[in-house]
Amino acid sequence: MYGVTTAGPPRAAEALRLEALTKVYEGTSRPVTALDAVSLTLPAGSFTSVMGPSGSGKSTLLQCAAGLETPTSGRVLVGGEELPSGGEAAVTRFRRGRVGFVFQQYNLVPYLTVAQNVTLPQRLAGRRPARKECATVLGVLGISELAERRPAELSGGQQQRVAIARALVSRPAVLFADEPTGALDTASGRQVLRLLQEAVREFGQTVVMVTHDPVAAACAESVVFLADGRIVDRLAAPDADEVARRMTRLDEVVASRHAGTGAAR
Ligand SMILES: Nc1ncnc2c1ncn2[C@@H]1O[C@H](COP(=O)(O)OP(=O)(O)OP(=O)(O)O)[C@@H](O)[C@H]1O
Repeated sequence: MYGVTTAGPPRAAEALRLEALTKVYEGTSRPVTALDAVSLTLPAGSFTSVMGPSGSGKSTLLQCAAGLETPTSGRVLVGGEELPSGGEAAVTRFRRGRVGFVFQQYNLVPYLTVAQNVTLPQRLAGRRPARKECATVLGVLGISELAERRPAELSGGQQQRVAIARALVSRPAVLFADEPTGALDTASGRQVLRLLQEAVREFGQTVVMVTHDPVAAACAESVVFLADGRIVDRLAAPDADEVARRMTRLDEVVASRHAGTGAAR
C-alpha cells in the first residue's frame, strides 16, 4: 500500500550482500586464504562482472555467495535472507529458491530434451514444472524452437543458452555465472552475453559473472576487481579498454608482490 511509512529512506532492494566473507582452504601443505573479509552489496536488477588475476578468489567468491562452498567466516544474504550456516539440506533448500548458477560447462542432462532440462530443477524440488514459465523463458532467450531437441543436437552456444534458461526459470534472486563464455567462440559468447543483458532488462534479473575477458566484463553495468582475495578496485559503466588497462595494472602489481614474497598462486 502506498503511503505506509518505513524506517529510513527508500532504496533499491538488495539482491546480494556479503559481509566480511572469508574463505580459508586448509590445503595439504599450508592454508590458503582465498577470500579475505570481502564485503559487497549489489542491488536487485544489477549486472556485475568480477575480474582479477588467476587465483585471486573469483570462483571462490561466487561459490561461497551461491552456497556451493561453505565460507570460513562472514555472512551471505541473498534477497535479504541469510544463507544458513549449517546443514547441507538447509543450504540446498535455500539455494533452490534463490540462486541460479551457470558454469563454463553446461551440465545439461544428455537424455532429456531442452524443455525437460530447463524444468528439471523444479521437478527435483518436488514442484510441478511450470510449463508456461519455461515457454516464456525459452521465448525471451530466443530458443523456443529447440525445446524438443536433446543437448547432443545443439551447438555449444545453444547449450549454454539452455543452461541459462534452466537457471532463470525459477526466477532466482541472483544468477551467478562462472566464465559462461569461456568454452565458446566469439560469436556464441556474444550471444550468451546479450542473453544475460536481456535477462537483466526483461526480468529485472540480478547477474554476477566471473570472466577473464574485458569485452565480456564490459557488458555488465559495473566491474569488481579482486586481488589476493580482496576487492581492490571497482569500475562503473565499464568499457573494454579501461577494463583491460586496469587488469594489466593489477596483474603487474600482484606479480611484483608475489615475486617479493616468493608466494605461489
Ligand atoms: N578446493 C581448494 N583447495 C585448496 N585451495 C583452493 C581450492 N580452491 C581454490 N583454492 C585456492 O584458492 C585461491 C583462489 O582460487 P579461485 O579458484 O577462487 O581463484 P580464481 O580467481 O577463480 O582463479 P582462476 O582465474 O585461475 O580460475 C587460489 O590460490 C587457489 O589455489
